[in-house]
Amino acid sequence: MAERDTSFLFSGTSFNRKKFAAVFTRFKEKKGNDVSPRAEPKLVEDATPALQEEEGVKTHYADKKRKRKAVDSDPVEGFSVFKSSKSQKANEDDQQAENAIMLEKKEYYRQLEGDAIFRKKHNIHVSGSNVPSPLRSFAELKSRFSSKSYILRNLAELGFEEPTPIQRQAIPVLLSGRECFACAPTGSGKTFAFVCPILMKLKRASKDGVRAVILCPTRELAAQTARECKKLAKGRKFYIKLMTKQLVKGADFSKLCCDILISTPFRVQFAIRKKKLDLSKVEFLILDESDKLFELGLVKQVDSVVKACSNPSILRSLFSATLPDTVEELARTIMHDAIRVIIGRKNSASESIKQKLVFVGSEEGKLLALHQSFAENKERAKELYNEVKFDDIRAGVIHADLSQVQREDAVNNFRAGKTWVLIATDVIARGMDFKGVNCVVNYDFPDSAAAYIHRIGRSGRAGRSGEAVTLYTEADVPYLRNIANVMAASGCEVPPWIMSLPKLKWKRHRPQREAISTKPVGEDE
Ligand SMILES: Nc1ncnc2c1ncn2[C@@H]1O[C@H](COP(=O)(O)OP(=O)(O)OP(=O)(O)O)[C@@H](O)[C@H]1O
Repeated sequence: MAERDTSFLFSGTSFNRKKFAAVFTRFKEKKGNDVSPRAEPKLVEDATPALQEEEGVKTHYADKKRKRKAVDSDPVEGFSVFKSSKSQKANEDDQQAENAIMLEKKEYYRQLEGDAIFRKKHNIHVSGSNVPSPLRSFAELKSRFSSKSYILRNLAELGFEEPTPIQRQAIPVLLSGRECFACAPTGSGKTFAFVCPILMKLKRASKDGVRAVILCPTRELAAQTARECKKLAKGRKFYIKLMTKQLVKGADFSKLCCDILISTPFRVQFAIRKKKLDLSKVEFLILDESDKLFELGLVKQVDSVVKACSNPSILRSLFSATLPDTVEELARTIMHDAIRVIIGRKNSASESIKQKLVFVGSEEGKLLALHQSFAENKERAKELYNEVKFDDIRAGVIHADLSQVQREDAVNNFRAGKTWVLIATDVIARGMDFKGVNCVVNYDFPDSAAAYIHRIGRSGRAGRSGEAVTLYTEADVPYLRNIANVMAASGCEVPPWIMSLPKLKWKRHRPQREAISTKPVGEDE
């Protein structure tokens, strides 16, 4: 494939490359990494100017023609035979050059059309200028972008046969040096959609400061992302660092060399302020779960990280399953000519999750069979845990009041199958990839549609099916419609009476809830 880089321009013609060296080099694709015949980053970037230049090329030849005509019209005795053959040759060359341009133009539009059909098939929606072609297969990482073999080997070892839709589009976007807003359903492979191009662009380990930063809203997600990075980098000596509490406490970061630094914004901000962390050489900044990072409480920390990443050629990108317009507007102020990639419908739940609403009347009705259960806050998570821990259910609990070690244990035990039910607050609602979760119970009604989408997204990942049960009480009824809209948009059945409830402008829905307890009121421990 790589061989076809520009040769389609000349197929079927005997173009005099020597004579038209200037024209040839102009249309010959600048050899970058991407050498596929499709509307690749380089090719697209080059193709458009080439098309724009077409007029210029024509004018240039028209000028030459005019000059030749003027010379030809000078009647010089004895030169007529030579003169006429020269002018005919020049005309032929002009014609060949024009044919080459036409061929390139045709090929360019053919590629655009092919890309559009392919995107439609995979539910990929893009906006922005010169959007690179989506990946048809992982093999294109090598044929189009000259990836090193270890990437393909590791992808194969992970058992990935095909790129997911977000990977198909976001990887070429980042590899072509463009910034990206990406919104794709939970569990759809967004992590590798940014890790893969970063590793490919960084090429090899270097001692030149910090080169890429990935920000995640929680420590658990940062730890998981670091693990995923290492899986894809296996076999290479990349220096991938998770900013842990110990690390941030101990080190002086002024000399830190690290290919990819993964952290919560708080820890990076702390390291910048107190530990002389220098981010001026960062080439990639990824904001994962970006809408969460732009929420009050985190946005200031994110802002100071963004400022510290002062390299003018930095590429910043945002990834999330929910990307509200307000976040996009805010982010656009710091991004340059970003490409927007949406998979399916923006802000929608994964279609592989069967979603149900269950009316439980009051708080008392809620203690049901649970799998992974989200409670509204840490107090309620503790209460719920206390209720189920003595039953035969092997339950774990995770919330912000636990120490880091306890939080890690809760996650690890759940991953290892030592606990079967994890009672959690929203602290693990985003990004966490527990492969075995087949059901999420919203024990407490989520406080926003985005929270709902992320919570239920802990099941039904990577194309597996999942189930989500949302318990609601009388107090939650006014907010049902917002969740019902998400359900209906992903093809789940919703009772008509819920769809006819008035739409509420949803702020935060946190009703006063009774304590979770089956003990009769007044009974002490
Ligand atoms: N190309 C692929 N083929 C098969 N599985 C994949 C592929 N890419 C990623 N996965 C797997 O899909 C699962 C979900 O991926 P990931 O955690 O990146 O999802 P996500 O889109 O970031 O979800 P969330 O929005 O919840 O953070 C992971 O277990 C990952 O290993």
